[in-house]
Amino acid sequence: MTDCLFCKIVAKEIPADVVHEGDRTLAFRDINPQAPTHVLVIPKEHHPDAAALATADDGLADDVLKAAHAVAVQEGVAETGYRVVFNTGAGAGQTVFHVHAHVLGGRNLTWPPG
Ligand SMILES: CCNS(=O)(=O)OC[C@H]1O[C@@H](n2cnc3c(N)ncnc32)[C@H](O)[C@@H]1O
Repeated sequence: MTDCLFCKIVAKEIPADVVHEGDRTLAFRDINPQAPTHVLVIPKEHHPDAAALATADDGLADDVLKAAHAVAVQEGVAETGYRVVFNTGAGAGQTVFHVHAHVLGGRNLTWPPG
């Protein structure tokens, strides 16, 4: 997707602080962190949102979730607790329409998220 911000990061046209990479996933720090750990995990392949990812029937959603956990372990928040969030649609606050899992941790996370 040529005008997609996250596709540009995958293509290394835009820099990012990459913390994890798999064959089909990439994880990089959020530029506006909402917690001590705030990492975005994306499939390298463009899918607009979690709904589209769920219908990509080649195990890609599983790869993203596994990468999210690997990031949590790497960040040292797997034991203390972390949150995985897919904001899906503008009404849920999605602003970048290349599906991404927010991995948040490193502080007490309140509920409901608002
Ligand atoms: C409001 C939530 N909207 S969102 O759920 O769509 O999340 C998009 C996230 O991408 C992050 N972001 C935007 N541009 C970049 C970038 N170049 N590198 C890293 N993270 C980015 C935003 O800070 C935001 O948390």
